[in-house]
Amino acid sequence: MPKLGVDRDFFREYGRLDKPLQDRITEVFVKFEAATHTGIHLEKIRDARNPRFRSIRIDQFHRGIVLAPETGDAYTLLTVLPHDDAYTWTRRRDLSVNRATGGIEVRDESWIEENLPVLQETAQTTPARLFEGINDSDLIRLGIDEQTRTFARTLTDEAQLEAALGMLPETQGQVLIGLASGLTPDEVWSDLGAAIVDKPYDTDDLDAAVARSTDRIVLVDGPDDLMAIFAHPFALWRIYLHPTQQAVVDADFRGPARVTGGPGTGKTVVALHRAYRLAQKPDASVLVTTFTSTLTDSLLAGVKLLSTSAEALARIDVQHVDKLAHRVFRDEHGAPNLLADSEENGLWDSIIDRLDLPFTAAFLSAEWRNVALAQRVSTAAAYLSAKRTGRGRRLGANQKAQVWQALWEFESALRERGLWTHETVCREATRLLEDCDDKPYRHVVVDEAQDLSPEQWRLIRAAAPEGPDDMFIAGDTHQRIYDSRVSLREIGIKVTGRSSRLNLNYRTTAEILGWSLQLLAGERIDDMDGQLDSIAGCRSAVHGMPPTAKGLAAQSDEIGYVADTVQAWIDSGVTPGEIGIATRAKWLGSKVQDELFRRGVPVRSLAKAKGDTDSVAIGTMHAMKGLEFRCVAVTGVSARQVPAAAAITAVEDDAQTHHRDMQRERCVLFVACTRAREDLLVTWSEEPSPFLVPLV
Ligand SMILES: Nc1ncnc2c1ncn2[C@@H]1O[C@H](COP(=O)(O)OP(=O)(O)OP(=O)(O)O)[C@@H](O)[C@H]1O
Repeated sequence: MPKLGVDRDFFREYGRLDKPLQDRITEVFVKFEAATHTGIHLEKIRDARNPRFRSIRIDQFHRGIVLAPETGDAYTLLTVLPHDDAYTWTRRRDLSVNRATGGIEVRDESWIEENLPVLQETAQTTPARLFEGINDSDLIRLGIDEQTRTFARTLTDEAQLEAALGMLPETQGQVLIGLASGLTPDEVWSDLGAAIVDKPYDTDDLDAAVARSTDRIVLVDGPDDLMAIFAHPFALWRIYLHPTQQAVVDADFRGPARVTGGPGTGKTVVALHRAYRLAQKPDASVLVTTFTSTLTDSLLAGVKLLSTSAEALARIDVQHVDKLAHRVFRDEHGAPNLLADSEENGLWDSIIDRLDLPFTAAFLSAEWRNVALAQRVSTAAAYLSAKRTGRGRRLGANQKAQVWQALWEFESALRERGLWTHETVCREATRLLEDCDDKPYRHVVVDEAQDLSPEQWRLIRAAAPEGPDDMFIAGDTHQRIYDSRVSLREIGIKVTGRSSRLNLNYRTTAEILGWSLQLLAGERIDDMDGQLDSIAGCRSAVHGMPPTAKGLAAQSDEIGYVADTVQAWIDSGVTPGEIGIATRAKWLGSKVQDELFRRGVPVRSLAKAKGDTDSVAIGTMHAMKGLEFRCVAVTGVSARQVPAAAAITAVEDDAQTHHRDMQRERCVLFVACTRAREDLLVTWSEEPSPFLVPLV
C-alpha cells in the first residue's frame, strides 16, 4: 500500500477551498491511500522542472501535484490547483534539500531566474548591499545554496527580500530574514530551532529528505488519519510543532516555567501540548486555566482536539480561574451571597459620607483592589508601608490613615452583612487551598497570564504543590487588556532561567502583523518579572493583503460598509463562522449585529458564547482575547470610542494612571487587530482614534 505524506503548506490552502472541492480531495486521497500501486492513476508531466512531479485528477477542473518516490512507495501531496495553474506550478517550481537541515524546500525557480537580472542591474547603481557584512562561509554553513546566495548578494534592502519570500526556499528565506534583521548567524540558527550539522546532508537524495522533514511533511497513518487531518485543516498544530515550540513542550522544569512571545506565536498551542504531555502520567492531574469564558471554551475545545487518549483527557480540568475560586469556596461554605456592583458603590459612598472623606468611591475601590487585596494588607501598619506603584495620586500620612479607615470599614461591613465580592471569594478560596495538604492538582497551566490579578495568582499557586513542572505560564504583556499588573517574583513565583520566547507568528500575515505592531510603537511594556519586554523579533512567514483602514462620514455608513464587507467575504467563500467583528463598546456590536441579522447573515454574540458556531461572531475587543478568525472587522475605531472615555483617568487627576490607561487601550486595539488570519478591516466614522492617526 502506498504511503502518503502531505506538505504542511497545503493545509492552509485546503482550508480556503470550497466544501465540495475539499470533499472531493479527501475522497481522492482516501482512495489513494487504500489503492495498490497499479490502481493509482498518476501522470508524468511534460516539461516539469522535477521529473518526479506527477499529476492526479481531482475533478474536471482541478489537479493534485504529487512527488513520486525514486524507489519505494512514499508519495507526497504538494498542492491542488485549477488544471492550468497546477501544470504551471510544476514548470516553475522545484524541490531541493537544505544542506544544513537536511529538510525539503520548494522554490519558484522561474521567478528567481526572471528577477535576478533586474535586481543585478539595480544593485550596480546602489553602493550598499543587504548582506555585505555576512561572508559566504557563514551563508553556506546556514544552508544557503548557490542560487539563493547569488540572489541574496544582489539585494540592497529588506523590502526586496520580503517581496521574494514566498519564492525562495522557505528555510533559507527565514535565515536571510533573520540575518537582515541584525541577528548573528548563530542566533538565526537557534531561532529556527535547528542545530548546524558538521557534515552537510546529501542534497541529491530527495526521498531521504522527505523522510527527514517531519516539520514540513505530515505523514498520514491510513484513511481515518487523513480524514481527521483534513477535518481540521487550520489545526495543524495538533500534529506539527516548530522545534522551538516542541523543545518547550518536552522540557522538564524544576519549578514554574513560562513561555512568552507576540500574538499568534503558538503560546496557547504550546500550553495545550504541555498540559496533554503532563496528563499522560497516570498520577497526573492538570489544571488548565485562564480568565475569560470564551477563551476557557476555546481551550477546552483545543484540549479535546489534541487528546487521543481518553485517560489523559480525563486528567485535565479546564476551568475559568474565577469558577475555580467559587468551586473551592462553595465546597466549604456553600454559595456566597455576592455584593452587586451597584451595591458596592453605594457602600463606599455611605462610608465616604459618614467619615466625611475627600475621596471618590472609584478611588477607594481601586485602592482596596490594587493595594490592599493585591498585597494582602490587613493592618493599618501594613497599609502605611505598602507599595502604591502605579496608583499615581500620592497620599500623605494623614490621608493614608483616612483611606485605611475607609477600607477597614468596607471589609467590616461585608463581614457583618455576610456579603462577598469575587475578590474576597478568591481570597477565601486561596486560604482554603493554602491550608490544605492534599492539593487538587499536580500541575497548573495558565494561558493569557498577563491579565490575572495577584489574588488569582495566589489561588493558582495554592492549587498545586510546589515541585517540578508545577506551573506553566503562557502570556504576552503586550496583550494586557485589564488593569492587573503583577510581578511574578513578588507573588513568589520564580521563573528566572525557565523562560522561553516564541517569535514566529503562525496566525497572521506579515502585513497584518506589521501594521498592528505599529499601534504599540514606542510603548514601554514590562515583562512581569522586573524587566521590559519586547516583541520586536515577532514575525510571520505568510504574506497576504495589507489591512484596510476605512473612515466613513457617519456611523450608519460605517455599519453599512462593515455589513457589505462581511457579505463580500462570504461571497468569496469564507464561511460566516470564520468571520469576527470586534467593537470597543457593546452597543455598537449590537447595532452591527442587527444590521447583519436584517440582511439575513447568520450572526451570534460572543457574550452569549453558546450557539451556532457557523455564524459571524460579534464581540467586544476584550471578548476577542485568545480567539482568531480568517477575516476580522474592527469597527468603531473613532476618536469618540477608542480609547473608551470611561476607561481613562483624566491626566489632571493622575498623569501616571492616565498613561497606563492609554497604554492599556492601545493594547486592547492591538489584541483585536491581531485576531485576523488573512484579512483585517479597521473602520471608524467622523474622526479616527488618535491611535490610528499615525497609520492612516
Ligand atoms: N506549529 C504550528 N503549526 C501550525 N500552526 C500553528 C503552530 N503553532 C501555532 N499555530 C497556529 O497559530 C495560531 C496561533 O496560535 P496560538 O493561539 O497558540 O498563539 P498565541 O501565541 O497563544 O496567540 P495570542 O497570544 O495572540 O492569543 C493558531 O491558529 C495555531 O493553530
